[in-house]
Amino acid sequence: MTAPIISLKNIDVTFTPKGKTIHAVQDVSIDVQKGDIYGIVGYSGAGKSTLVRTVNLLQEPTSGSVLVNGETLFDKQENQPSHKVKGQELKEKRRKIGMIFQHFNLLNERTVEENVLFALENSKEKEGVKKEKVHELLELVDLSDRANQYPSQLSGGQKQRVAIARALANDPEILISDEATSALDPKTTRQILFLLKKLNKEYNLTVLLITHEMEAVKAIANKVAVMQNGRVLEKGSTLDIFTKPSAELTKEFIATATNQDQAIEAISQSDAVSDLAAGQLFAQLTYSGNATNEPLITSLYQHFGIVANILYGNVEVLQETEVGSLLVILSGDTKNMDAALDFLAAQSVSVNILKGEQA
Ligand SMILES: Nc1ncnc2c1ncn2[C@@H]1O[C@H](COP(=O)(O)OP(=O)(O)OP(=O)(O)O)[C@@H](O)[C@H]1O
Repeated sequence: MTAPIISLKNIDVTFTPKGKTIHAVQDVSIDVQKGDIYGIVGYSGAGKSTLVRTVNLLQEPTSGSVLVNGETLFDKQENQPSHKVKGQELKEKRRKIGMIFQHFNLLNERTVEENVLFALENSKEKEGVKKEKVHELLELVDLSDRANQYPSQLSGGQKQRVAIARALANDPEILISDEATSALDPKTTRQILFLLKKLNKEYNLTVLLITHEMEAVKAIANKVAVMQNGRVLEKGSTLDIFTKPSAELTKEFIATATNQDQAIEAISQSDAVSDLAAGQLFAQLTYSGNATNEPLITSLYQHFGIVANILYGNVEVLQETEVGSLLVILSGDTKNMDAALDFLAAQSVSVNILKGEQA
């Protein structure tokens, strides 16, 4: 594997407002490969923004190291001299890391074109070349016809597209998206996410996607880290995390993103689940790839005498792989239940028992 484009190692960020200590980020290590769309998901206050702001040193870590493109921007370890890129060098590095935010941060008194041009104010290029570049960027985000309008004349999605054009003005290799879709409606959110995906695909742009919505991660990210109280609870490929989540918080995020929580709640109240007999299990089976419902269910009966009554089924496509989820009641030969569950595990089917106990 090639060296990561971003490597955060043992990052700690501690704030001490009025003598109170807040451990905003605690011992977080993350490697991002070039071309990744890396989701960082967590509820408000989890430490996501603080963590990603260390990538371009808008936030200096209390300790740990930050490497971008293999170059150490910051390094501070206990009892060792610290290292930090500063001044003009830091400014130049920052220019290669674009950022977009929830509230767009546009200049309201400037036109769309001027907002994007503003990002090029340090460029030594001639005015004509800069303007040409701005027009290319506006075309890329499909806003050429709005160049002379002001932000107040644009919708939220259009404002975010201006912000994206501005963030790309200095040809960054990395784009940090900090809750960029949180203020947008679902349809506009999808449009912005797919624009990020397009930029990622066509320009190999690496995206750090900070969000409290697993839905956004599911839509475009290939990797994800789940944060809570300043720590990363788990991280991995989106497919692995969705099919084999270990932390309760991750399960909660996934259930919301896939609408499974609603399905589970509704089905939990059905007679079949309310009147679950001894030895029956109400379970969620999740699988990915080639495993399909039918052979799985048939095998359970043929080999173990276990009947799986399907109450709900859903298939999603994640990273071009099918991920299936079934809510079932398993019943039958109780002494074979353990073996049946082992069989499912051997087929890489993850089983989450929602109600009932094994005999
Ligand atoms: N400059 C600061 N001074 C003091 N405390 C801070 C500062 N910045 C962040 N914090 C605290 O650090 C913790 C993590 O905040 P952070 O903004 O990184 O979380 P987040 O996951 O990005 O949430 P949100 O989406 O709400 O911003 C919070 O408790 C926050 O109040």
